[in-house]
Amino acid sequence: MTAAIIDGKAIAKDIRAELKEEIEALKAAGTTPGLAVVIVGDDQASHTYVNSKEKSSKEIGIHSEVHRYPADFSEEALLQKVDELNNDDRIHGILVQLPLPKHISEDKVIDAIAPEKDVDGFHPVNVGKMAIGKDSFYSCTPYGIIKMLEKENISLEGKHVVVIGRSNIVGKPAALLSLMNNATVTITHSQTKDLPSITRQADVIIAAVGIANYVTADHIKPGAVVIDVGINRNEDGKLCGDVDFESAKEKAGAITPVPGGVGPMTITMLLYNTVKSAKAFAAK
Ligand SMILES: NC(=O)C1=CN([C@@H]2O[C@H](COP(=O)(O)OP(=O)(O)OC[C@H]3O[C@@H](n4cnc5c(N)ncnc54)[C@H](OP(=O)(O)O)[C@@H]3O)[C@@H](O)[C@H]2O)C=CC1
Ligand SMILES: Nc1nc(=O)c2c([nH]1)NC[C@@H]1CN(c3ccc(C(=O)N[C@@H](CCC(=O)O)C(=O)O)cc3)C=[N+]21
Repeated sequence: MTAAIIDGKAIAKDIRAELKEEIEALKAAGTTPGLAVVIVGDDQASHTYVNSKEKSSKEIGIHSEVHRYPADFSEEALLQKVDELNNDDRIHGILVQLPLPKHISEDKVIDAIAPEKDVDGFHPVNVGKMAIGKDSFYSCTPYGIIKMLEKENISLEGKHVVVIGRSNIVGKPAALLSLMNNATVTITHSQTKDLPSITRQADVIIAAVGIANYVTADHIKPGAVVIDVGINRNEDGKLCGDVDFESAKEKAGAITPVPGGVGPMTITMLLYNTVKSAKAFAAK
């Protein structure tokens, strides 16, 4: 069996077209959605993502500003910038690109973002609301996965979802959103014993490990859906996911590629959350 390839890039494009229309309506009613991205330091990959976020925002009519600071920017100055953006009426979404330089506390910075502008969904208030099943800003990568499955008519109801990874930005929220969608959820991580025996029970595997080619055909039940969150570089410097795509696609029922799978959905959900925030502000 050869898996259906889930085209995240195409799904993302469809959602952005829908968003563009919503933005035009919002603008006509006097509100231009605004997104501020803050990046500290010179990590090349982070700059690439941020540029991509800026480009995608502008394409659909979101007011986008990027605040770039050197690696020695102080925590105090960053907190002050966040405060300024919290009080800026043109800005409906604030994203501080992670990771931050070691001398800055990520927790402190995330806590400083006004929850109603936390379009990344990282603030404890938004994470807490998600955990108790309330509407909030959901973390963009897992939310993108849920939207992608919805668009592909893959229901999670009653399915066994096995998440590999338990980070606050991917693994944990992916598990919570799957649960919210009535899946039976197992979370696995670096201390899990005999992990392949668990993933082989999965109807849906969500791999967020950060190790190239970690998930092989041996981890997969025939016909299972495999969602590859990983963004890694292989020995040749080529972008690749956490899943050994070539072997996995012969066993899975459906699979996401890297690039062109989860990544474009992440950026799209950031735009989606920004529009959602602008609508909420406009309604006030
Ligand atoms: N496509 C996208 O939009 C995005 C992609 N990413 C990518 O997704 C991947 C994961 O990111 P992130 O969650 O931030 O990474 P983290 O490093 O924060 O988390 C990795 C998780 O994988 C677990 N893990 C590590 N080694 C193993 C192992 N040998 N077996 C089982 N579990 C293991 C860790 O377990 P433990 O907790 O025990 O240490 C941890 O929970 C990365 O490649 C990242 O680049 C991230 C964000 C967005
Ligand atoms: N505050 C914060 N929020 C984030 O959402 C956040 C972050 N920090 N730090 C880093 C991770 C990583 N991340 C990605 C987003 C898009 C792609 C993406 O679009 N990838 C393309 C390929 C891009 C390329 O060619 O390099 C794809 O998979 O097709 C990847 C990774 C968001 N993150």
